[in-house]
Amino acid sequence: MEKVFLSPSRYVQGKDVIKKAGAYIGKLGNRALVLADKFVWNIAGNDLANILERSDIRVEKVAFGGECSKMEIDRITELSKKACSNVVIGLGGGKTLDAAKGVANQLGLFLTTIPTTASTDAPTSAVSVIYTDKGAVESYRFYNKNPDLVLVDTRIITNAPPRFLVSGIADALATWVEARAVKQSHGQIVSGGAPTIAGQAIAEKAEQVLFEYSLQALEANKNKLVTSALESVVEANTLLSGIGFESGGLAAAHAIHNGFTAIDGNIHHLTHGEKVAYGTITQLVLENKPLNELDRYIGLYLQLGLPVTLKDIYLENATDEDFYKIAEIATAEGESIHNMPFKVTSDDVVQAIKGTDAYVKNYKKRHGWREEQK
Ligand SMILES: NC(=O)c1ccc[n+]([C@@H]2O[C@H](COP(=O)([O-])OP(=O)(O)OC[C@H]3O[C@@H](n4cnc5c(N)ncnc54)[C@H](O)[C@@H]3O)[C@@H](O)[C@H]2O)c1
Ligand SMILES: [Zn+2]
Repeated sequence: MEKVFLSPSRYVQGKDVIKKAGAYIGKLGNRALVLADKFVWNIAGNDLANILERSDIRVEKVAFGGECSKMEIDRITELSKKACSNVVIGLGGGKTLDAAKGVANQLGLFLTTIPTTASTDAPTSAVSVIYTDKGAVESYRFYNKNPDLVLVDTRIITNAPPRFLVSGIADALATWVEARAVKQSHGQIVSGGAPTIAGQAIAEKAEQVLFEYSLQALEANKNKLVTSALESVVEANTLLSGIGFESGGLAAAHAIHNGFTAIDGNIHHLTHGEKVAYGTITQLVLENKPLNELDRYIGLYLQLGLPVTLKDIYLENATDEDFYKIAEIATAEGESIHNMPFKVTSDDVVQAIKGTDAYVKNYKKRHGWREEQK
C-alpha cells in the first residue's frame, strides 16, 4: 500500500502573531469570511477584523452557532457565497475550525485556521468531525487539502483557561499511543494509505515534548505567561499532534472517545481531550502495557488533573447496558479500533474501561494520592 503524508501548507506560531495576520492572509485573498462564536468575537474576532481591514482585506463577520453540523456548514456556505469571499478564516475552538474547513471545501476557497485555545489537534488537519444537532459524532468529512495557513497566537492561547491546554495535551498524548499501534498492525491512516516514517516520528516527538514540558507549560498558562515551555506544548498540541494523528493514524483511544459521545448524561460536560484521555489509558490497558509504562501515563494525567476514573467521567453509576453501548460504538465497523495489532471485541473494551478505573484506584492508594493534590 502507498504511504501518504498530510500537512498544512504553512504553520506560523508566536506571541502576538495575530498582528501579522494581514500580511499572511493577504497572500491568500482580499475578501475574508471570518467565522467565530460570540465569545471569541469579543476576545479576538473584532481585533482580527480591524487588523485585516487595515491591510485592505474586506471582512464578512459570521457568528458560529456552536455545533459543527451539516446544517451549520450549509448555512455559513450560503453567507460566504453572498459575500463573494475568497478566503475563509476559522477563529476559535475545534468545532469552529472544523465548520470553517467544511465551508472552504464546499466552495473551493483558501482556508486559514486560527485556534484561540490549544485544546485539540483540529487546526492543521484536512478532516472535520460532523455532529448531529444533539451532539453525537455523526461522521468524518475528509478534504483534498489541509488548511493553507495555520496561525497560532500564543498570547491569546495562554489567556484561555488552563482546562483547554490540558485537554489539548490529552488529545496530543493519544497521538503516539495510537500511531504506535497503527505502526505495529501495519494499519492505515484515517484518510487512507500507510503511515510515513515522518508521520510516525512527528507523533513520537509529541509524546516526548509533552512528558518533558506539560507541567511547566500548565503553570505558565495558569499565570497567563508565554514561556518557552508553553510555546513547546502549544506546538506539540497543535502541529505535532495534528500531523501525528493525521499522518500516523488513530486506533482505540479515539474510537472509545466516540463511544463516550454516544451516551446520554454528564459525560457530555467533558471536553474532547478529556474523553480521549480516558480512552488513551483504556488503550494502554487493552495493550497490556507493563506497570512502569502505565504508571508513567497515569502519574502525568493525575498531575494535570485529567479524568482517569469512572467517577471523573461521570460513569460511576453507569449500567452494563451503558458500557456495552459505548463499546458497541467503539468497535463498530470502520472504527479506528480495528487498527489495533490484535482483534478487539466489545467485551474487551468493557473490561478495559472498567479495568482502567480499578487500576487507577490502586495506583492512587499506592502513591498516597489525595484528591486535593490535583
Ligand atoms: N478535525 C479534527 O482533526 C479534529 C481533531 C480533534 C478534535 N476535533 C473536534 O474539535 C472539537 C472540540 O474542540 P474544543 O475542545 O476546542 O471545543 P469547542 O470547539 O466546542 O470550543 C469550546 C468553547 O471554547 C470557547 N473558547 C474558544 N477560545 C477561547 C478562549 N481563548 N478562552 C476561553 N474560551 C474560549 C468557545 O467559545 C467554545 O464555547 C470536537 O468537535 C472534536 O471532534 C477535530
Ligand atoms: Zn482528538
